[in-house]
Amino acid sequence: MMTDVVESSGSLTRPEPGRPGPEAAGPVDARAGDAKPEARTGTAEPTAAARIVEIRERIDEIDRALIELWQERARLSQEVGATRMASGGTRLVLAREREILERFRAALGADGTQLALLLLRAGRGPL
Ligand SMILES: O=C(O)C(=O)C[C@]1(C(=O)O)C=C[C@@H](O)C=C1
Repeated sequence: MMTDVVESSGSLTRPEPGRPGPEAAGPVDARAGDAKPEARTGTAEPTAAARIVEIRERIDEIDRALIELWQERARLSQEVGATRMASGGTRLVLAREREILERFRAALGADGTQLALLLLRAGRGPL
């Protein structure tokens, strides 16, 4: 499942809410105690392992940017809703939501629709 975290040992871990996960131990690759060299990257081949580490740096940058953009979008969406309601308007504009859903579906397919539904909910709350 998408929300499961598969550790290199193969065990599934999901920290309880409010409790720090394994990343709280510090920078991932600086963590002591990993018995095998392939424990972090999933391969023992040094060239492949180095490339994986490099690619992961960019993946982590992208994830940070996505999180920031997600949060900014939610704030802006809340501001639009509050502005509209304070002026006597509606909480939602469904035609606009349909436009956004179609944009994400056209670009990303069915997963895009699901993503757009989550984005909209993050801003205006559940329907
Ligand atoms: O664009 C608006 O009018 C908004 O209120 C923002 C937003 C959105 O998150 O994109 C949220 C609720 C509306 O029903 C439509 C769109």
